[in-house]
Amino acid sequence: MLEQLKETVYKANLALPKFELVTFTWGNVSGIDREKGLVVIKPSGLEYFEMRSRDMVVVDLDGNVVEGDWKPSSDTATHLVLYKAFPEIGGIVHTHSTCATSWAQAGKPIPPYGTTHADYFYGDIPCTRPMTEEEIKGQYELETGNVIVETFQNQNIDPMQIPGVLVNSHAPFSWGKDPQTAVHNAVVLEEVAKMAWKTLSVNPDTKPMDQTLLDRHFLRKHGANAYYGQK
Ligand SMILES: O=C(CO)[C@@H](O)[C@@H](O)COP(=O)(O)O
Repeated sequence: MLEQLKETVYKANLALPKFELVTFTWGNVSGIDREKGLVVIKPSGLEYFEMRSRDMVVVDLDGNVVEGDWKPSSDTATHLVLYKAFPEIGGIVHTHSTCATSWAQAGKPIPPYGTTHADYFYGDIPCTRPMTEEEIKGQYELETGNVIVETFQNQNIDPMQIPGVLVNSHAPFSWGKDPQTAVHNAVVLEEVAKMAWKTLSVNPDTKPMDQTLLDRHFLRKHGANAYYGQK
């Protein structure tokens, strides 16, 4: 069952240490089979280089383990909320990559300062509001998903135009049409977080980039008139 997706999710998880997005086991990747309504996710706490594709855990959209010998990632509930709220996404990544996590800990969205950002994120990468005492004491991971969805709804953000978020006092989540794209976006998120930080240290008064330049760069790679990757 789901052997191909397990292999894909396994390889996407191995890409996290490869791209230096994780320390120890501080991150996870999942992928969804929407027809079957099943999600494949990294087991909790397992070392990347000790696991095999058969160790990936299969859960249903209610979080019940359908297949697998290990406990699913402790972030599973967050992944499930995002899959339910954002129907176009096929893969999700959570890391504690240093620069993106630093913005999350500071509670600050990352403004678009240049075309590297604009090639992937069509505006600010938002940071969620701080969670309430009740949310933290309750089902924290479920509420983390809810607060991400709330942020996108309140700010009227299309998750396919901003494929990532900073969770206040926690760390980033990113996503994409499949697990590999979600990893790609996690790498870019970390890079733009690093660049934004260094930009502000060079000039603390730097303003977000011109909207026309943002439009030009994002829209030539994404949307109906995109020409990147076309014949
Ligand atoms: O966010 C956190 C901890 O703050 C978790 O993502 C991280 O420790 C990884 O947990 P799992 O090993 O996936 O259960």
